[in-house]
Amino acid sequence: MNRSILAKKIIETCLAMTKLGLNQGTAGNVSVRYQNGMLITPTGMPYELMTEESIVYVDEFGKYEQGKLPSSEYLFHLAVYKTRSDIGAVVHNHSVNCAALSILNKGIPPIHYMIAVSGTDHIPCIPYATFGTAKLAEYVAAGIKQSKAILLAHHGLIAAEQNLDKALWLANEVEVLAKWYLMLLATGEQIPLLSQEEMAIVLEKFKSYGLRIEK
Ligand SMILES: C[C@H](O)[C@@H](O)[C@@H](O)C(=O)COP(=O)(O)O
Ligand SMILES: [Zn+2]
Repeated sequence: MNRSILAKKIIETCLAMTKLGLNQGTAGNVSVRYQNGMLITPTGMPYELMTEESIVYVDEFGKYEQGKLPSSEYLFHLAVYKTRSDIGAVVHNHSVNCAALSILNKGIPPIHYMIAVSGTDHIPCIPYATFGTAKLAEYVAAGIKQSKAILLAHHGLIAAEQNLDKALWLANEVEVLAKWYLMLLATGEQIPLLSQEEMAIVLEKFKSYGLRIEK
């Protein structure tokens, strides 16, 4: 896909994220793998004001176009692409339920088989580090190795997938899972979990589930 189409698709994804209630204000950022680096949203700009020209190209070394400022989180986006060759798009947000769980420093255990959307049997919560730092990118790289969705302590969510549509879908699914988990925690009851064996069955089934439409 050419740059113009991808840039438009990034903005569409940002706006869809807001429409789905997954974000507030200028929080969050979105990127897509492009050439040897990525195209990414600019820093601190409301999604409604973004145009194709606002989207920034950052190369594999973190060097970006003159006159543009990429998301403050470009280091962790880059870290995801470097860590996983199967990933083509990254969505980050501060969705309410994911952020709430991340404040409790809790990942999401296998409360429901849909946890398998992450490609594993739980969604980890990585340690806290200041936004925009190399330390945070380091934690993200370690987390994303295990799971396509990770919570960032005291911060929010990262969802990484083959393309933007899938990454947005994953972010939405994880927000629902986070909501369920918070509701369950609030009951104070012991939460029954699916076994590793049951999760392994679903993970295998997910490999061939649904239409395989590549965009
Ligand atoms: C302070 C920032 O909002 C930070 O939380 C970052 O992670 C974020 O979500 C949005 O930052 P950018 O606008 O720089 O992408
Ligand atoms: Zn953030």
